[in-house]
Amino acid sequence: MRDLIRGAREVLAAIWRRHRGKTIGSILLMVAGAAAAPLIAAALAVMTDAVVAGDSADATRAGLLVAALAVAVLTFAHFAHVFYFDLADLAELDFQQRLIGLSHGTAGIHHHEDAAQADTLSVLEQDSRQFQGAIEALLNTLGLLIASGVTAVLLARLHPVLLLLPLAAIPPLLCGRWAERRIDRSRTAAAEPTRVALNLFRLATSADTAGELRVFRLQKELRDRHGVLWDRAGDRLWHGRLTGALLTVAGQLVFAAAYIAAVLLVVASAVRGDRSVGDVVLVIVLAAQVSQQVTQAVTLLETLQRTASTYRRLGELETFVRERSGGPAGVVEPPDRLREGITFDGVGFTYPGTGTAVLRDVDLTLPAGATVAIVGENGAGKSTLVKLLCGFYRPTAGRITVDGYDLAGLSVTGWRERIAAGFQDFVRFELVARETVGIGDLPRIDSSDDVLAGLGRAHATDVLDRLDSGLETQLGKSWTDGAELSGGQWQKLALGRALMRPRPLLLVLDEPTSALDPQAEHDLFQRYSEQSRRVAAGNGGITVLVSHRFSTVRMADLILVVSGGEIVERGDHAALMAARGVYAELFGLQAAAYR
Ligand SMILES: Nc1ncnc2c1ncn2[C@@H]1O[C@H](COP(=O)(O)OP(=O)(O)OP(=O)(O)O)[C@@H](O)[C@H]1O
Repeated sequence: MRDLIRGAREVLAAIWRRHRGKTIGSILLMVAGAAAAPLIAAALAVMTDAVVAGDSADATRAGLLVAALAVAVLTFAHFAHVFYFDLADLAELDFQQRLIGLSHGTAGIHHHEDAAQADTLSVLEQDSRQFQGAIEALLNTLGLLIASGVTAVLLARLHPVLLLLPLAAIPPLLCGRWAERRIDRSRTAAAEPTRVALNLFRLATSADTAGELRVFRLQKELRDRHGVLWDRAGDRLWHGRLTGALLTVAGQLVFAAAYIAAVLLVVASAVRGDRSVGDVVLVIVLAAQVSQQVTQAVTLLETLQRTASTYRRLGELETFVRERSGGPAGVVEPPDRLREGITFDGVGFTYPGTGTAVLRDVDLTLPAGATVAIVGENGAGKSTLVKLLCGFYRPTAGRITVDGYDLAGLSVTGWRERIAAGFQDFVRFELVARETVGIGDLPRIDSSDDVLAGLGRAHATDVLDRLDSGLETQLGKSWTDGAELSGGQWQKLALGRALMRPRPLLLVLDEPTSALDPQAEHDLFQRYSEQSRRVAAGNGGITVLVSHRFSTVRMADLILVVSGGEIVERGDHAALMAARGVYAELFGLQAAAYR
C-alpha cells in the first residue's frame, strides 16, 4: 500500500511540477464526471416511479436530468482524455529526464557496469512509455473514489445491508494486486533474457556489424541465440500472466455472487410491496455500476501498482547510485593551474561486485606540465587508471591528489570542466560536424573558429574537405542526407572534440588514434606534444596518453609500464631503454616488426 501511495504521489508531483493548470483542470473534469454517473441511477429511479405513478411532468423533468447527466459524463470524460494525453507526455518527459540524470548525471559509472542495475535501467526505459495509462489510472482512481462515495449513499438509502456490496469488492482487489505482483516478478525474471536478446537483435541488424557477421557466417547462430533468449523471456512472462489472469478471475467470481444476492434482495422486497419499481431499477443500475467500479478499481490498481513498481525501481537505482558514489560529493573547486601535479598515493582498485583488485599499491606522480604515456599488455589496468583520473570511480584504497587536494573532495563539475578526454570507444554523435566537435566545449559550440582550432590541434581539418557543407554538414547514416564517414574520420572528429578545450588541466587520451595508421599517429603526437608543452608551460596541464604504439609513446616525458595492476617500470624513453627491462624488450620487438 505504501508503494501504491508513493507511486501515486510521484506521478501527481511530476504532472504538478510540469503544469499546474492542466493538473487542476483534469482533476475537476474527473470529479464532475465521476459524481454524475451514480446520479444517473438515482434520476432513472425517480423517472421510473413518476412513470409508474402517471406523473408525466416529473417523469419529463427526471428524464431531462438523466439526459443532462449522461451528456456530462460523456463530454467530461472526453475532455479529461485530452488532458490525460498531455499530462502523460509531461509525466513521461519528467521521468525520462530523471532517468537521463541518473544514467549520466552522476560522477561515477558503476551502475552501468553492474548487470543487475543494467537490468533495472532497461526495465525503466521500457516503463517510461507507460505514463498514458498511469495518469489515466491515477485520475480515474480519484474519480472512482467519489463515484463510490455517491453510490454508497444511494445504496444505504435502499437497504443498509447493500452497503456490504462494496466489501465484496475486496477479494477481487486483493487478487488483482497479487496478480500484478506475480506479473511484475515475471517481468523482472524476463528482464535479463530480454535485454540480452535486444542486444543481439541490435547486433544482428546494425550496419556496423554487417561485415563480420557475413565473414563469420554468424547470421543463423545469432538468430538461434536470439530465438532461445526470446523464448526464455516469453516463457517467464507467459507463466506470470497466466497465474495473474487466474487470480483475477477468481476474485471477480466472488463479486459476481454478491451482485446477484443484492439484486435478489431488493427484488424480493419489491415483490412483497416494500419497495417501488424505481428502487428495483436503482439497485440494478447501481449494482451494475458497483460491478463496473470494482472491475475498474482492479484494473486501475494493477496499473497504479505497475507505476508504483516503476518508481520503486527508480528509487532503488537512485539509492544504489548514491550509496556507491563512494562518499559525499566533493565541493572544493579545482585549481586553475597545476603547480605540482597529480599524485597516486597507495592507490588500489577493485571493480564493484568483483573480488579481484585490478590496481594495487600504485604510488606515482604525474608532474605538472608533463606528457605521460601509459603502456602495458591487454587487461593490465591502463584504462582503469584513466577512469580513476577522470573520477568515474573512486579508489578503493589510497587516494589521488591534485596539487595536494584529494580528488574525491574536488567538485565533480569543476574537475570535469578542467579536464578533456578522448577514448578508443568514442561516440559517433550524428550532429552537424561543427556540433560533433564543438560539444567538447559546450559554451563554444557555436564558434566555428574555436571548432576549427580544436580540429587544427587534432590535425583533423582534412576531414572537412570531404564534407559538402564543411562544418555545417549533417553527419550520420540515420539522416537521409547525412554524410557517412570512415572509422578513422569519425575518430579524427572525436579527437578534435577531445582537444576543443585549449588549456585543460588534464587531457586524457585513451587509445584515441587506434583507427589511424602508426605514421599518422606518430606525426600527430609529435606536433601535438610540442603544442601542449607550450600550453602546459602556462597552466601546468598534464597529458596522459594510453597507446600500444611505442613509436608514439617514446616522445613522452614520463612512460609508465603497467603489468598486472602495478607500475612495473617508469622513466623516459632513454632511461627505460638503458634499464633493458620490459619496455626495452617490447620497444625492440615493435621496432623490428616495422623494419
Ligand atoms: N567494468 C568492469 N568490471 C569488472 N572488471 C573490469 C571492468 N573493466 C575492466 N575490468 C577488468 O579490469 C582489468 C583491467 O582492465 P583495463 O580495461 O584497465 O585494462 P587495459 O590495460 O586498459 O586493457 P586494454 O589494453 O585491453 O584496453 C581487466 O582484467 C578487466 O577484465
